[in-house]
Amino acid sequence: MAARGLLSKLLSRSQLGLARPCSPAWPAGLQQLREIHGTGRKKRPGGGGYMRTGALPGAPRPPRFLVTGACGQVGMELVPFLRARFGGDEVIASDIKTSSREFVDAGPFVYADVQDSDSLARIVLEHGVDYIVHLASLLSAIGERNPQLALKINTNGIQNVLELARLHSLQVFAPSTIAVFGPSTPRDLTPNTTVMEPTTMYGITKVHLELLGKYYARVYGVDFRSIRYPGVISSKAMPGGGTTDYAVEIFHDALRHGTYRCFLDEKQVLPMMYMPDCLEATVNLMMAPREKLTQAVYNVTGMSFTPSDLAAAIRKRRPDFRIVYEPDFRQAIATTWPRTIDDSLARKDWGWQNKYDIDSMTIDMFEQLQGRYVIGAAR
Ligand SMILES: NC(=O)c1ccc[n+]([C@@H]2O[C@H](COP(=O)([O-])OP(=O)(O)OC[C@H]3O[C@@H](n4cnc5c(N)ncnc54)[C@H](O)[C@@H]3O)[C@@H](O)[C@H]2O)c1
Ligand SMILES: C[C@@H](O)[C@H](N)C(=O)O
Repeated sequence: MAARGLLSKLLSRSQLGLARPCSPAWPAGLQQLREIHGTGRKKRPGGGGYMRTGALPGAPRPPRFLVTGACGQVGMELVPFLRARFGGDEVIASDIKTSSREFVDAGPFVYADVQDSDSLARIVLEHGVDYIVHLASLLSAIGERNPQLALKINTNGIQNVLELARLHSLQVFAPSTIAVFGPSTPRDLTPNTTVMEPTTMYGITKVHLELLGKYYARVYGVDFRSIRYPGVISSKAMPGGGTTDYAVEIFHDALRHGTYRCFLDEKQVLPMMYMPDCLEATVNLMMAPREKLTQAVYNVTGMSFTPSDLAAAIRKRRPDFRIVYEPDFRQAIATTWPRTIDDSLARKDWGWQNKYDIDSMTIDMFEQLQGRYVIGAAR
C-alpha cells in the first residue's frame, strides 16, 4: 500500500490502472457544475495543486466528492442525494463506523478518520477527489460529555480538510451550526453577521471551522462554503447526540409507545429544518455561481417551534399522544441558542427557499416512519 501511495503521487490514476469508467456525457447536474466551477483543476494562488490524480489534465470528467462522517444523520441522506444528482461512482462515502451494510454496499465507501491527514490525502489522491463535503463532527450534547474529544476531532478534522484543499485545489463544503451563537447573540431573527460567543465546546469548534475556512479562502483561494444548519429533522437515521435530537426522537416514540419523555422545556423555541430542505440547501449552495455569493457562511432555517408546538402537531395525527417534560443538561445548552434565524442573505444570494413547515414536516415524518413500527404495538 505504501508503494502504491508513493506511486500515486508520481503517476496519474490512469497510468496506475485506477481509471474508473468515464461517463460518456455529463448528467445535467454535473454539466451545470462544470460550467460554474470548471473541472476544479485550476491552480489557486498560494496553493500547491501542481499534481492532480483523476483524469489527465484537460480531460473533462465529472467532479468527484469525498464525504466525511457519511454514516451520520446528514450523511446517510446526503450521500444518496449527491449520487442521484452527480453519479453513483462520483461520491465516496467515508466514516470511522458503518451505519448499515446496505449503505456501505450502495456505492464507494472507505474508512477514514478525519484526524489522520495521511489517510485523507491518500483517498483524495487515489480517488481523484475534487470536493470534500466535511460532515464528521461531534455534536453539542455528546461534545459536552467529552469536550476534549470534540475539540480534537472537530478542529483537527477541518484543519486537515482545508490543508488538503489548499494543496490539491479542492472545493470544501463544511456545515456549521446555530451553536456558533451564544447568550450574547440576539436570539430573535439572529443576523448572518453578529456576535459569536458560544458556551459549548461544539460551538467553539464550529466558530473555529468558520474562521479557518474564511482564512483559507482569503489567503489561499480555497473555495470554502458553509451553512449554519439549525436542528435537522429526518426519518432515515437517528441523530448523533445533539440538543435538537428531541425533534426526531419524538416521532419514533410517538409511533412506538404513544408517549415521549422530552429532555427540553416545553417552551424552548429552537430553529429547525426538515431533511429534504437541508439537502436542497446544501447542494444549491455548493453549486451556486461563486460570483453570486457575498458570504462564505450562510444562516439558513426552515421553521421555529417549541416541544409543545411539535406535540400539538403530532396530536393532529395521534390524538392520544402524550408528552412529559424532564429537562436535563441539554436545556442549558438550548437556552443559549437563537429562537429564530434571519436567513435573508441565503434567500437573496442563492435563492434558498424552504418547502416544509411544522405541519407538512410532521405529516411527512409519519408517512416515512409508520411502516417501520406496528402502531401502538408496544403500548
Ligand atoms: N444534525 C443536525 O441537526 C445538525 C445541525 C447543525 C449542524 N450539523 C452539522 O452537520 C454535520 C453532520 O451532522 P450529523 O447530524 O450527520 O452528525 P452525526 O453525529 O449524526 O454524524 C457524524 C458522523 O461523524 C463520524 N465521525 C466522528 N468522528 C469521526 C472521525 N474522527 N473521523 C471520521 N468520522 C467521524 C461519526 O461516526 C458519525 O457518523 C456535522 O458537521 C454537524 O455539526 C448537524
Ligand atoms: C444544532 C445542531 O448543531 C445539532 N443538532 C445539535 O443539537 O448539536
